[in-house]
Amino acid sequence: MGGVIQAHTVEQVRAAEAELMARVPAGTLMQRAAYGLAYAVVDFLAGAYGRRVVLLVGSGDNGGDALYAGAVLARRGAYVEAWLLSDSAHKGGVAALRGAGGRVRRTEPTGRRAPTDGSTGSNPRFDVVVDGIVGIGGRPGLREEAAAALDRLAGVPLVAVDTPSGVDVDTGETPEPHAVADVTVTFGTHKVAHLVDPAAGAAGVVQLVDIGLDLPPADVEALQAEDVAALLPRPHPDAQKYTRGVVGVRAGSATYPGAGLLSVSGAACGLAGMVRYVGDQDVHDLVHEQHPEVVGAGRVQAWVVGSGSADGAEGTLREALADDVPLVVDADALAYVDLAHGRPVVLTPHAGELATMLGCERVEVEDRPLHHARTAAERYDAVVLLKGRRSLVAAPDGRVRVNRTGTPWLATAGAGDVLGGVIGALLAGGLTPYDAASAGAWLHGAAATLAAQDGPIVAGDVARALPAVAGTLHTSPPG
Ligand SMILES: NC(=O)C1=CN([C@@H]2O[C@H](COP(=O)(O)OP(=O)(O)OC[C@H]3O[C@@H](n4cnc5c(N)ncnc54)[C@H](OP(=O)(O)O)[C@@H]3O)[C@@H](O)[C@H]2O)[C@@H](O)CC1
Ligand SMILES: [K+]
Repeated sequence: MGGVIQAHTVEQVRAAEAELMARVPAGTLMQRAAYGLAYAVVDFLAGAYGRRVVLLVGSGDNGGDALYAGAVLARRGAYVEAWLLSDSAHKGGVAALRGAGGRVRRTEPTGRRAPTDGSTGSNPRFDVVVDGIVGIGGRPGLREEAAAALDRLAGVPLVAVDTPSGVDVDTGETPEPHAVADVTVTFGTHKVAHLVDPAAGAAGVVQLVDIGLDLPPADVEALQAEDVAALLPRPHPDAQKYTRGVVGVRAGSATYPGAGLLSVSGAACGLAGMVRYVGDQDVHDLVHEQHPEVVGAGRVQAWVVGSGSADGAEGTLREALADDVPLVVDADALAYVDLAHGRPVVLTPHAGELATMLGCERVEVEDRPLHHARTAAERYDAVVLLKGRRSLVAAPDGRVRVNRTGTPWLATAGAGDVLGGVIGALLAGGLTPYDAASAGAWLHGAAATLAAQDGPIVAGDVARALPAVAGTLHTSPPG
């Protein structure tokens, strides 16, 4: 898969770094990193000459990167001041910055001149903060002095070196305090904190600088469009509707008819050959009005169960389990998921539902989504799609895919029902639960983004945009 974004652990990065360092002259990697960082700052500021840059510098190589990049910027005419937050700092970096005309101090930089543009922002002296406090060698959280320095510079745009300082690099957790970046410039590969929330939310736009590391496959990754395109089922030239897969929906009830309709509208995205609906007659009539192609009970290759099923959730899950096919289990049916043990299943909880499944508080899931998604996947021996800004798809063996498509407008009632339907269609089309869940989440997010071009959206808009998104992938050449 060409474009997949891999996120490696600190241990993997360290091993690759050691292997490469043994083959190249000392300092090479830091120079590569520093130049990449400097050019990212130039991009961010749309120039270097006359720009005012403050470097926050910790005791390690992360600070070294910042200092060398500062030297590059100073040589290109930027005014650069480094604020050393520790008694020790990278000696070569300090010398390079001084040699290029930058200032280095142990106290808060004041800036060379007062603002002339009349700006009244909280810190008008600098155009950007370069956060070189800690990178992959840091412990989560920040020392008091570092936290105080970030406070003093609050309001100034921030470019983080490798990671926003203070986040937990391998888990994506964010024990306070930590930096919040507009841009994070990272080296060699993405780290888990760049993909997984809440840390990903603190990283801003992530830019990767290639420094030549040779890395093994990662457990955490994010699919890109071409990866999803390669996974989608394509109709064989002599396909007929049954060979393309039939997806069955058992969702919605007299109390929640919309859930049935929206699950069907996701399933009817065109990626399976046929959609069946089994459930309440009134819901069936409603479904039929809007989707005349949907038929009733019969053989299926995958079931979507649970959304809006209310009291009927256990019964519908048992009925679906009578067929030996993969399932998507959502909402009310998640309470009975033990019944599906050993089956190919995708569970699609949001944070609150996952908390109930694991016997913890919702906020614990929100603070540590990667940990809890993995725990649930292992405990239930199922693929778990934890819905959120960056949905996680966890497999029982510890692999995780992070979904990066979507828009805040997707936080709308019924969107989860549509998602379950799409995943069901992909399961019926023959994808594994892991692939179906991750491709489904990607399509769902991309459809929401497409639909939201015209403004706020409702769940039905997402469903209607699905065929167009899938069509774009089918027609674009794999890359
Ligand atoms: N890997 C690669 O390929 C390449 C890596 N490169 C760069 O090296 C970086 C890693 O450098 P690193 O190993 O020196 O560790 P780093 O992150 O600077 O910090 C460690 C020091 O910070 C301190 N400290 C710790 N926790 C803290 C906290 N919470 N709050 C405050 N301070 C804290 C602690 O120091 P202490 O004061 O406790 O002795 C510790 O020793 C990496 O992120 C990348 O930028 C590139 O140059 C080239 C290619
Ligand atoms: K940093």
